[in-house]
Amino acid sequence: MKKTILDLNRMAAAGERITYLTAYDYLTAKYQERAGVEMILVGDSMGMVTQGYETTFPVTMDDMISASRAVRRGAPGTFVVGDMPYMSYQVSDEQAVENAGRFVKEAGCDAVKLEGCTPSIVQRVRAIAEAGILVSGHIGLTPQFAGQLGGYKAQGRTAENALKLLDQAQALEKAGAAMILVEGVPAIVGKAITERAGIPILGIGAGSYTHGQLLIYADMVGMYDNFTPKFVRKYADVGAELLRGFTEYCKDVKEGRFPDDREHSYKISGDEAAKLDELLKK
Ligand SMILES: Nc1nc(=O)c2c([nH]1)NC[C@@H]1CN(c3ccc(C(=O)N[C@@H](CCC(=O)O)C(=O)O)cc3)CN21
Ligand SMILES: CC(C)C(=O)C(=O)O
Ligand SMILES: [Mg+2]
Repeated sequence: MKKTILDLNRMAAAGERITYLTAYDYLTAKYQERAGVEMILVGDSMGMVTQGYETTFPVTMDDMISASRAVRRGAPGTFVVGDMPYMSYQVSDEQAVENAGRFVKEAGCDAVKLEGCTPSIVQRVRAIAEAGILVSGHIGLTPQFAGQLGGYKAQGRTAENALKLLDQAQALEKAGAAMILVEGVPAIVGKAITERAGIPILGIGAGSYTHGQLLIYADMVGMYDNFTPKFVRKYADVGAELLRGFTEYCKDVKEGRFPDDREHSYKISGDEAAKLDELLKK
């Protein structure tokens, strides 16, 4: 059965923790759905994780749509959130609604996510929700505001700043957000936001009290190693396995052990082989 917002609301209300990971491709999404992951974020972190950029800024709507379609094909029963990339919603309500619509119409996403809580962002959330699309807010460490934040720094570490985040969560909920992602804040701030919310609060680096937990999949399986945020726990060493497999392949090819003539080569029947031998002699 396909997961809907009703399932997420029910889990949050029942205190049943929601599992959430990023994916950017068909195969990864397929393994995640098999594992029982309930939500997938097609994150603009794709720019850093699969495209090799240093920030999320270069990611385009077309990049996001292509990745979201692949994820949807891999995980048809999972709640898929499309992450609105830099400058796909900042300009106007019209731009935001059109691009949110592309995630639903062209990629089959269940919801879209946008960063921040300035007055214009609150207005974008309202506009997208009024168009009938589920919207996730995203507050705290918001990578598309990295310039203003002075880098990828944890937020809400003073009482005043924490209070500001509480106000932001309430403003987004009031504007019609269906859920909020809270990133990079102290656990007590994640807790306070969650306790005051009437919608699911998902956290990444926001402590253990949020309704759900998100990680960047390539971090938690040990593939992305340019940096590792404090909030990542490593559940597998896929990077080491890839390196082992690729290295052995190179060695086998160089030393003539792959392919072998039996298991990995096509055959021709004895008759045909004899005929071919004759023909090759001419
Ligand atoms: N691979 C990857 N993992 C992520 O979690 C992630 C991305 N990419 N790209 C988009 C954003 C950027 N994020 C980041 C990036 C770096 C830190 C980091 O290095 N934090 C340090 C310092 C924190 C501080 O100064 O407050 C840490 O020790 O956690 C945290 C989150 C989270 N997102
Ligand atoms: C870092 C997470 C929260 C995100 O927005 C992404 O993966 O793009
Ligand atoms: Mg993002």
